[in-house]
Amino acid sequence: MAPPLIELIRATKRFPDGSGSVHTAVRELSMTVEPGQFVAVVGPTGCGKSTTLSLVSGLQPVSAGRVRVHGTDVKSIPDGVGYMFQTDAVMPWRSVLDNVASGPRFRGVPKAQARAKAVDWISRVGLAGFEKYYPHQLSGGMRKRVALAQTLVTDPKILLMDEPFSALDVQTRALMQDELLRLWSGSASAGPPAPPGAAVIFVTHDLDEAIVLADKVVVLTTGPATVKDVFEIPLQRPRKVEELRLTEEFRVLYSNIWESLRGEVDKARQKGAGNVA
Ligand SMILES: Nc1ncnc2c1ncn2[C@@H]1O[C@H](COP(=O)(O)OP(=O)(O)OP(=O)(O)O)[C@@H](O)[C@H]1O
Repeated sequence: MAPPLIELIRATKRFPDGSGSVHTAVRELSMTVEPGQFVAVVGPTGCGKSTTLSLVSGLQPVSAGRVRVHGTDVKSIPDGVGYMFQTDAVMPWRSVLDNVASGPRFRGVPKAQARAKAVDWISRVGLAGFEKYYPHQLSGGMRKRVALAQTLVTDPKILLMDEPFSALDVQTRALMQDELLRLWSGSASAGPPAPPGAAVIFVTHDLDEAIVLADKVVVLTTGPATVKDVFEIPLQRPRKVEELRLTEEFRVLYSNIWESLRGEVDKARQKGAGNVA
């Protein structure tokens, strides 16, 4: 049987804490992601979610255990990985077109071809006509669309997303969740259909967001992070996030997963680590 696309096997990450001892951020965390699977990771504030992503992206080496991508131990940034973070990597001095074309250009794609790909993706994210605009001329939601195009234009096989929509207002956020699902499933209306199925790890504080997007929700413990529970999300696709939130199926899933998460959130609060939305 083929190995999972992404596999963390008792992965542990320790950091020097500045006073000569070590801080364990992630402890013996095991999880898998299959090709094309959308996995959401939730857990209390500061528990180690971003650190877990950084182990998969190769930005941080594991201290113990293993992280494998495509069946190979991660030693540097694996091929075919796209990122999207809370603060987007949109360059303010570049137009929308140049921002989106920069990824392919960086990877050596000739200028005309990179621009053609960028134009296609700008259209897919609903920004046709805004190619010459600069980021400061766009709304927060539009800039997020640019960031999405910037990430997807490189055809990633793995998408690592760290609270990408958390800075948006509630309505724009719901729109972007729908947009992400539409693009991820390859059902964008403009251009030829994208091949469906980048594997996604989506870190969020927001359980509601995790359920509407994911095939599987992984609940992490309060730090050091390890897997507390894994919930399959058997909701049909395609999904319309606003409609889904009103269904009984959603409500039952929410209540079951919250039951698991709540204990960890309470522990984090007792430690004074803040709260979870
Ligand atoms: N490079 C680093 N050096 C030292 N400690 C770090 C480093 N990166 C993270 N940590 C610590 O590891 C723990 C987990 O941090 P991490 O950012 O992974 O949590 P998180 O769950 O993503 O947080 P949040 O919910 O606030 O986004 C924290 O205590 C943090 O201070």
